[in-house]
Amino acid sequence: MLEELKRSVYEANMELPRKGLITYTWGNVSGIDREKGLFVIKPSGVDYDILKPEDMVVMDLLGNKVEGDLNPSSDTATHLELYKVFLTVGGIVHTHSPMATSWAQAGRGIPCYGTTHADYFYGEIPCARNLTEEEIEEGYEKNTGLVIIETLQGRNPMHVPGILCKNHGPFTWGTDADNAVHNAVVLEEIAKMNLMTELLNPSIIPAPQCMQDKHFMRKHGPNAYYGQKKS
Ligand SMILES: O=C(CO)[C@@H](O)[C@H](O)COP(=O)(O)O
Repeated sequence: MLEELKRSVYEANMELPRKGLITYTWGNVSGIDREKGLFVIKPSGVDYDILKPEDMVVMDLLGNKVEGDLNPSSDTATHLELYKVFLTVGGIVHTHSPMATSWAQAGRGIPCYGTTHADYFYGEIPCARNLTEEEIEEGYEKNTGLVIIETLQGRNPMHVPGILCKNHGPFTWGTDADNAVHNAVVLEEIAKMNLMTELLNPSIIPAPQCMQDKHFMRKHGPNAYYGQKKS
């Protein structure tokens, strides 16, 4: 089972350069086996051109390295905080994909302007605030995870499977590592479309709520509202 997870997380990591979401060593993908209480993550600083399945690092939910010769990703503490709270999440991705990272650097959330967005993300894809100096001092990666959780407070993470971290970049998640990468690709496409949409129509407003509801509910069921059930 663990070998299967290492292989699937390795394959998911290799999708990032294939889909143009990262350059060099940027970004990372992890996947969790909740029965074992272990998650697998990309090693830190390893170029995807030379990454191998056996390079994957196995971590426990206390943040200890259980298996692997290399250091885990520098973002491991962020993945860990999210796994501890987002209990339905099976995989997490961080990238520096250019368009989503540009929205993150601009400190803007990504509004829902169309059905492409609404099929995967219910409502705005938020931009999490900057960390304070104290939070950075205390632990940048851990507090990045806590600020992501704070920003999504009250929303089902599987209804908004991604977020932007201001002046940093996007994090996405999903049912497993492969699904998390899928959501990272969709997020980058939406970021690209929205930039063009705002250029073509600077006074654009979000798509009608009834359209957003229809498109999201048709894939995610009738109760996929912001934390409350529609009567
Ligand atoms: O966001 C950052 C650096 O700004 C990191 O995500 C790096 O892009 C990848 O770090 P490793 O996973 O290789 O430690």
